[in-house]
Amino acid sequence: MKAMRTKTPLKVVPQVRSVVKSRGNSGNSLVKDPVQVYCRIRPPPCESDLTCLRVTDPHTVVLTPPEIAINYKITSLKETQYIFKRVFEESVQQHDVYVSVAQPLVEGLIRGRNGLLFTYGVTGSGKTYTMTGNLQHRGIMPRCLDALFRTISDYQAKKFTFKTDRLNGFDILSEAEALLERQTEMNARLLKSSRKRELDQEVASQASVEPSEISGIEEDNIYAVFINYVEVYNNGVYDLLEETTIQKTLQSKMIREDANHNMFVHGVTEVEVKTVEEALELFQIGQKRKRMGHTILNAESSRSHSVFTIRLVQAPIDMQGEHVVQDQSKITVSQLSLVDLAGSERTNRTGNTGQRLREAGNINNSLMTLRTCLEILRENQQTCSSKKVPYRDSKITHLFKNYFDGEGQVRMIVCVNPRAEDYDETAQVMKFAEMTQDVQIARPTPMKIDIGLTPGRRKANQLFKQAMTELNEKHQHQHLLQQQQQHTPYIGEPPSNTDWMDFDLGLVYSLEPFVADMKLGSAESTELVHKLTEILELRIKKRKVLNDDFSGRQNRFRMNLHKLETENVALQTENTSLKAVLLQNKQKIGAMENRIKIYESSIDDLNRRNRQLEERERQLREQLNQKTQLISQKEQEKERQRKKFTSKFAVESEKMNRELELKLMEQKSKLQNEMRDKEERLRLVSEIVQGGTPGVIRPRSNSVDGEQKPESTPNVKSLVSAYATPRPSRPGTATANIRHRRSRSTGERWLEHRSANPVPLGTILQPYYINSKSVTKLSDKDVVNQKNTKYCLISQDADTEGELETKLYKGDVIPTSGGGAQVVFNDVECLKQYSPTKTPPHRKRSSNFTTPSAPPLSEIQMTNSKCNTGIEGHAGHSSNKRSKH
Ligand SMILES: Nc1ncnc2c1ncn2[C@@H]1O[C@H](COP(=O)(O)OP(=O)(O)OP(=O)(O)O)[C@@H](O)[C@H]1O
Repeated sequence: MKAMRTKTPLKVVPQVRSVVKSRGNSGNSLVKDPVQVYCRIRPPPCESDLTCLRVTDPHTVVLTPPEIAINYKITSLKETQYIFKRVFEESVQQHDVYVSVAQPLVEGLIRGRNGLLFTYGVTGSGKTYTMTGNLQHRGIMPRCLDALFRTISDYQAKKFTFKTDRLNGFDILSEAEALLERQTEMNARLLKSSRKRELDQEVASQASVEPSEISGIEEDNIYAVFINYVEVYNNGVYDLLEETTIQKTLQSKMIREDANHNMFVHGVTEVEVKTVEEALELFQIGQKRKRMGHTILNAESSRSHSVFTIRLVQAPIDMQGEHVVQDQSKITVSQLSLVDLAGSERTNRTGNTGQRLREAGNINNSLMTLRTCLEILRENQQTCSSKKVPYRDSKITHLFKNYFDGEGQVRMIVCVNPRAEDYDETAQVMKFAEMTQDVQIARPTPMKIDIGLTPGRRKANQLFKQAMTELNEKHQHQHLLQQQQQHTPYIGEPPSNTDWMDFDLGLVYSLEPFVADMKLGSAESTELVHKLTEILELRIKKRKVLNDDFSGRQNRFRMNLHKLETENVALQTENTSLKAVLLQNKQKIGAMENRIKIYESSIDDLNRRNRQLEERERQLREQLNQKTQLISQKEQEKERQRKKFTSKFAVESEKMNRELELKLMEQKSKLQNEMRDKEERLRLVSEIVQGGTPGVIRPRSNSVDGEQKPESTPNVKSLVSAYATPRPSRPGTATANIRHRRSRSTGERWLEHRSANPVPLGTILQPYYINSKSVTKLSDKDVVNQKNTKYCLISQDADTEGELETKLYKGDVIPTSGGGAQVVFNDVECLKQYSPTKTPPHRKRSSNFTTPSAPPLSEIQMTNSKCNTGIEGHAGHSSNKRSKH
């Protein structure tokens, strides 16, 4: 025999496989552990089989090439020694393998760490036996499940507390949602009950494994277990738990990365299991669905990798230690993947052809990819290079990428068939296994969920419940004793119970602050429960007192309430009637408002009409005023015309009268003169006849028949002459007393002769005399009074145009030789007023005796007439005092 090789070539492996600091391609400084590789040697299939390996110690195995090996003659090194974490000989039982390899992974799973365990080896080397086992010898997987459920049994959540989402995460369901899910599940189970019976037989035996419990679990958490089971080919992943029909065959699933960079099979069926039996039942279902190919090597040999994943979901319980905290961020999910890799035999040994040959080739390819990935990873870690690791070249490496790149515990069991026929493949497997344990995996961070709640909540809750149970039992017991003593049915109060009592975990903590460290069932906990019971009993008594007080208060309150209710009913009745009245009033108000609106609209109409009428009235008034003004103007015009014509008529009639009078006087005078002449002649004739001489013809006297007749009208001729200059006396006219001399010292004195009712002139221009006497009726005394030297006759008449005309006839009073007096007019002053509304006529006021030429005849006649009027006033008074004009 040649010298034994002590070390696998091509690598520099650190002798001490302890924790090292990573300097791998990830570049982080996390603590890393090597992949732990175990070697399990199965018993030879036949006792007569030649073997090619032997175990030298619990960590070392020596591989000796048999003569039938391919390279036997050319290989110089005949024996190869391989060192592993542990080498399990043929005699090692399943339980030992589980305890050494898988139990730490389960502990990690419970503490929130991910784990990967895969079996690797040639077909028939015992991979499935190690991983699954058989009815008599349970493998790692059922033992893991058993240990897990035994550990979490006291902390398991009710089913459907958690629900998977499609992104490799979990949601916390509310109580109502969980209840609904449970009912649905129960119905589904009834349907599957027949199929279940078939499986029960197989599962029952597998489930009954040796008890193994894991300590150190987080007791204030709630746990739930989900499993999924997939079959992985080189180019596809198939869900073995997915419901299928004849029409619907299995479809390859996608591999995705979740938020925590864990790879997962998207859409895989994840089933929550509460017991080992449920989990194994699902496993069996998956096994039946697994496509099996028959090879000449092993009828049960598969050409695919089986991945059974246990996912543990845990979340902290609330302050009362009863329910899960409804906060998704507090959920911790960890998983343990148990992988039964396909056999690593060469294709020529399988004897497959066609499709099966291609499948076998693919399987080898995927194992080759796994091998390549691990080699590059090791090289990167050892040489600090950064070669790309081809995880994606096969589904199996892609699925476990994060285990090698990220955090987790990775373990591998190399299963070896010691027979000499398998030497070449076994040698390859051993090389790969040895190389694998050089790969470093980052150590998972210990999971510690701390949400700030007091530790030991679950225990405190249980202790409190226990105390309440004891208390209830005590009360029940007392109640029964009381009944027995009285021999009568108990009629009084029912035994008090603690249903009303809330969980007062504060009370538990106050009695025992370190309840988390206390072991339930110990003497310490019993003492604590006893104390709790006493305190709760005191509480019950106090509650009874308070309840009595409360009942009294309640009765008083009820009475008051009744009273108030009665008053309330009365008030409500009154309120109802008032509401009815109010409604009526509102209706009335509404009707009145409508009427007001109608009236207002009619008022608006009337106002509008009123304004129209006022406008019409105003227009009519304006028209009336205009017409009144026109009428007034016309009446004024008419009055003015009437006055004008009246005055004209008066003037004309006066004028005619004057003319007639003048003619009459002329005729009369003419006749008188003729009569005088005839008389004179007659007298002369008579004198002649009587012999005398004819006398001198005397000036003719104004008196007729010796009777002095007042001359009613002045002689026109004398008047005419009076307008000119003082004329010399003529026969028949009064002769001025030439000897009369008016005293100059006395000055002028005016005799003003005006009518009794003069028309007021209303002007500021008034005749004014310094020394005057005003008379309305002229007497002889006034005329002959020598003091009066001036005479002024004031007359008012309408002119031809109807205007008032005031004339002042002025003259000198001259005594006559006969003792009388005569007035010689020498001035006429004429005052006229004109209406401003008329066209101002030519105003003329003569203040002087302007022209020596004679005035018009009519005017002279008027003056004469006026003078006669004045003279006629005194002519009849005395014959001695005659005035001549
Ligand atoms: N350690 C062992 N003790 C007893 N029997 C074993 C042991 N290992 C394997 N066997 C038996 O060997 C046979 C083949 O084992 P197994 O099916 O586990 O091999 P395998 O590697 O899974 O093959 P394949 O790759 O085809 O699945 C089984 O009948 C099994 O009972």
